[in-house]
This record gives sequence, C-alpha cells and structure tokens, in this order.
Amino acid sequence: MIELKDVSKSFTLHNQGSAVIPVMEGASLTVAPGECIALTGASGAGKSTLMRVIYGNYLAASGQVLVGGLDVAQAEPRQILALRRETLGYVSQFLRVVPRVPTLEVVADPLLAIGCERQVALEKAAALLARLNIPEHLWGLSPTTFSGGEQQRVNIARGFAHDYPAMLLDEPTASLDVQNRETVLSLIEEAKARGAAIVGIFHDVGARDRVCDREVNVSDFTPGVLV
Ligand SMILES: Nc1ncnc2c1ncn2[C@@H]1O[C@H](COP(=O)(O)OP(=O)(O)OP(=O)(O)O)[C@@H](O)[C@H]1O
Repeated sequence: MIELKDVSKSFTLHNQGSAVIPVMEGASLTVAPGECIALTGASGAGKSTLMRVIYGNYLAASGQVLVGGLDVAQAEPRQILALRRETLGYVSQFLRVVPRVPTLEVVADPLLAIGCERQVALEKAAALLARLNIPEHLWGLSPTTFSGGEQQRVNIARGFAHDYPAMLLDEPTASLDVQNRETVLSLIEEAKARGAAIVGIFHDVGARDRVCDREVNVSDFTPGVLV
C-alpha cells in the first residue's frame, strides 16, 4: 500500500548561499495493508521529513514514493489532492483550526469531501467525538477556543472519520490522558483490522509496542552513514 524505493531528499537553503543539505539517501520501506510501522531514530534523523515526503509536502529528489499505486514523487498537484482526500490520511499533532466552523463539521468534513451523505457523516463525527470525550455542548462551537488537549482530540476524530486505506500518524497519543490514549490506540487497532497501512512516529514506547508491527530506523537513511 505504501512503498518507498531508494528515496533521497535534500534541502536547498536559498537564504544561505543556496547551501544544499542532504538529509536522506536510499530510503526504502514497504507497508502492507493492515500493518503499522514506527519510524524511529534520534531527533533530527529525519522522521518528520520522511512523513512529509510520503504526504507530498516535500518533494523527493530521487526515488519512488508509491501510495496506493500513485508515485507521489512524480504526481501532479491535483493527483496528490485526490490521494489525500480518498486514500492517504494524516493525523498531525495539531489541529489547523478554521474560525467559525463548528467542531462537528470540522470532524465530518473529510467524509463530506468524498461525497458521503451529510447525515451519515455527521453521525460518524458525533460517534467519534463522543468516543474521544469531547462534551456534546461543545460540538456546535468552533474548536478555536478549545484547550490544547481538546483540539488534539478533535484533530484525531477528524483524522479517523474517513476509513483511509493508508494513514500517517505523527505522535497521535502525545499528551493524552490514560483513557483517551486508550481510545486512540483502539482506533489505530481498528484501522489496522480493516486493512489500513499505517506509518507513525510514536515517542510513547508503550503505544509503539502495542500497535506497531515493525520499526524502521530512519538513521539508516542518513547520508554518509554506512549500514
Ligand atoms: N524545511 C527544511 N529546511 C531545511 N532543513 C530541514 C527542513 N526540514 C527538516 N530539515 C532538516 O532535516 C533534518 C531532519 O529533520 P526532521 O524534522 O525530519 O527530524 P526528526 O527525526 O523528525 O526530528 P524530531 O524527532 O526532533 O522531530 C534536520 O537536520 C533538519 O534540520
């Protein structure tokens, strides 16, 4: 479902004499449907960069980045937008809040975007918000004024609204209390059970051990490092 073949990435610092910083070389990995892999490696090793390359935020310098058969490294912007709508979900650590849009709509939005019937989308959004302990009296309000933890849980609800075949999870359990952490781990297990291929960054070792089938150490892809 997700397959990287010999991917490299460098950054060109245009404001610093166009210095070129190679950050990744020979990155290859495969994630099968129903499998969850954890990206590991020291701070600065390139975990977030690899996730952004898969999501199409960063363009790989060479190699293939296949998600559901589409090579993200070669795809047109409209193909990447369709991929993100239908196939590839991304749960980042922070909610990008749109002012004035009620929480229920924020969560239902990915389902409405793929043509799901409105009532069905709102019901699924409500079920997720309830599971993640967002009090019902907040569902009609914009999450702009919510606490950090509440925004994080709204973001997770939104990320799991559509049953994406592939998902990227950036520290999905960071700073959650025990009960909500448990709910998120269950959501990940359910996504795996329905066949989602998942790549995640988990600093929570207990969470990683529970939901991840394998670890991929991105330090192995650091340029100049012999493996
Ligand atoms: N937009 C960018 N421009 C220039 N360099 C970048 C950019 N993004 C990342 N880097 C560099 O790429 C390297 C990898 O960074 P990355 O954020 O992927 O590491 P990480 O493993 O996710 O770290 P952490 O665990 O601290 O979040 C770092 O040296 C970083 O400075």
